[in-house]
Amino acid sequence: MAAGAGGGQELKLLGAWPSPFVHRVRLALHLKGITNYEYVEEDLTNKSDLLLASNPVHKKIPVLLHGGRPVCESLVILQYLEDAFPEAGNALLPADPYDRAVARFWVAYADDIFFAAWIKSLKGTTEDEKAAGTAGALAALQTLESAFGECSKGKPFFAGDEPGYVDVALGGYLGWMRAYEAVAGVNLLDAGRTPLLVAWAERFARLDAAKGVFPEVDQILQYGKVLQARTAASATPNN
Ligand SMILES: N[C@@H](CCC(=O)N[C@@H](CS)C(=O)NCC(=O)O)C(=O)O
Repeated sequence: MAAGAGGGQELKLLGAWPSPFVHRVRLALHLKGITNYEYVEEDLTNKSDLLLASNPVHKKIPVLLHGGRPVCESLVILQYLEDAFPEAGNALLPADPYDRAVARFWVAYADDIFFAAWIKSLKGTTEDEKAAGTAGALAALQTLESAFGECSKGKPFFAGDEPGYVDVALGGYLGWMRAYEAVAGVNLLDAGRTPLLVAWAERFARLDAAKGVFPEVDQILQYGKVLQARTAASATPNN
């Protein structure tokens, strides 16, 4: 199958521009050279019938519809793209089963440990909880710094010469990481603590596949304010 052909079946991505999970999927599609997909922007305050029917369990984006059949959850979509389009672009997952297991381990770590802590630093209900979240996120990134050293073996990406599964999964967070750094006064990636990841992030953001995927920092910051206002309004009694 030719890269970009979409397997002869229509590819449609239900997304929302600020979502780091959608960024992951778009990065993976672009890295694989699959460009002829339809992108449908969802209004998450008024979800479409197609989204609700496609992801009735979580009702979340991203959803990739391939020939009308929905695939949900960003990491499941990344792995589906590997299986459904084996000849398109670069493989995201390594061929060796052990190396695949290692890549999956670090992606799980990025979500379960780094992202979970980072979210607490943003959404914690007390200052202590927020501070613990920030500390946890910074510690997790130092662990990922060591992982980068081991996985990349001196090459530019976690996966080696070309970006792979860990690069895309962690790279999807870069837009929000930059926005967070701009307002929180904390460098998540820092030349002193995580020099390898700082260089990796710059390299990753310069990839052709990343062009047009990450919104501007200002756009994310404006959106963050809208989210904060929405959360505050829903927490106010009789509102
Ligand atoms: N684990 C999911 C997370 C997806 C997710 O949290 N999507 C958010 C946008 S960033 C969403 O659709 N939120 C809508 C809602 O919760 O109602 C994935 O990796 O795809």
